[in-house]
Amino acid sequence: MASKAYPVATAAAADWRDFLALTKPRVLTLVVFTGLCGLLAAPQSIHPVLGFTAVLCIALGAGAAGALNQWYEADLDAMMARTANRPLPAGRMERQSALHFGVGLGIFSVLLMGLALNLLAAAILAVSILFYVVVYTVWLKRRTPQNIVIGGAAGAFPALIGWAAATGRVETLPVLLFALVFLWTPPHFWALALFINSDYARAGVPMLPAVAGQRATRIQILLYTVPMVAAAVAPWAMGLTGAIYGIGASLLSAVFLLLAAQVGFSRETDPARMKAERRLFGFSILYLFLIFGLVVADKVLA
Ligand code: HEM
Ligand SMILES: CC(C)=CCC/C(C)=C/CC/C(C)=C/COP(=O)(O)OP(=O)(O)O
Repeated sequence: MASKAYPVATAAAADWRDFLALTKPRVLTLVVFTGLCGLLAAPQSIHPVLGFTAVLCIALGAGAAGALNQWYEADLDAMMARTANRPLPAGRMERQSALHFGVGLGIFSVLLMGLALNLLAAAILAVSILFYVVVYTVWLKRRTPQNIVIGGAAGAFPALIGWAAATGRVETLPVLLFALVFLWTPPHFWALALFINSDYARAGVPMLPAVAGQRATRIQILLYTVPMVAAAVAPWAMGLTGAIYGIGASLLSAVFLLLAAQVGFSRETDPARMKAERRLFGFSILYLFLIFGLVVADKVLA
């Protein structure tokens, strides 16, 4: 279990902003968006109230996972400038509160999904929360640079959950969307890790740049981008989506590949190296928003 090498919460009670911060709200926007798009892309439409409930459950479940992640690794967060001001390492909240909040929210989200939508969606939601907390945070993050490759699967589940909430089934298109987010995660994160490498290294987290070096990381980024692009165009190639998605996804993927190649082939001494890494990280987020938006646009407009 994480040690307590950070200020323990004092008299000042945490307020709602601290509980919100525990859910990692900015990352949550994309997690929830992919879940919403999975739901809207499904062939069966459901009542808007049920649809809203499903997306709410994904948001609450992912927020719970974020809270439990912060409960477990407050010691790590205290060592990194980017995370030191989170409620636990900053001493604004007691660990117990974060634990109770995370467990309560997680159980509530899965129960509500099971009762209001269906058991399949609830089961996948439960698996993704456990995957992020147990497989990624507790087991892999501090042990192997493959942490985000395997553990990152947690963030790929929401599209499947959205689809399953609407249909009660798992089908080829959401599985391809799962594969897309799964393969997108390494380039997304390693691009960032390249320019904040020292932060993770200081905290002793074995992220790929610190373990295998910058050059190997750049090559890995490129190696994951190629199958990611294949997963992005596969729905079109397999006739599961139309030309709106196909053309849009191909163009966006070409840009992603170009930016990944810039990173992949840049040299340590290249002064534009960091700029390329930042650009790839920023674009990775826009890319996923747009690709998922296209899946829905394709269904609505075609
Ligand atoms: C294990 C896999 C992942 C790791 C280690 C990771 C790590 C990070 C880190 C460290 C940041 C920097 C900013 C911050 O702390 O908020 C970030 C930003 C972000 N990530 Fe990821 N990420 C992963 C997977 C994902 C997934 C699956 C999604 C959504 C589908 C996602 C969406 C985002 C978004 C939207 C941002 C920008 C947040 C902002 O504007 O501050 N990430 N990610
Ligand atoms: C539906 C459901 C339960 C989804 C949960 C998946 C989820 C929250 C994915 C986002 C992944 C993420 C924020 C990784 C941050 O890694 P980190 O924790 O190593 O980042 P840090 O260094 O900022 O703490």
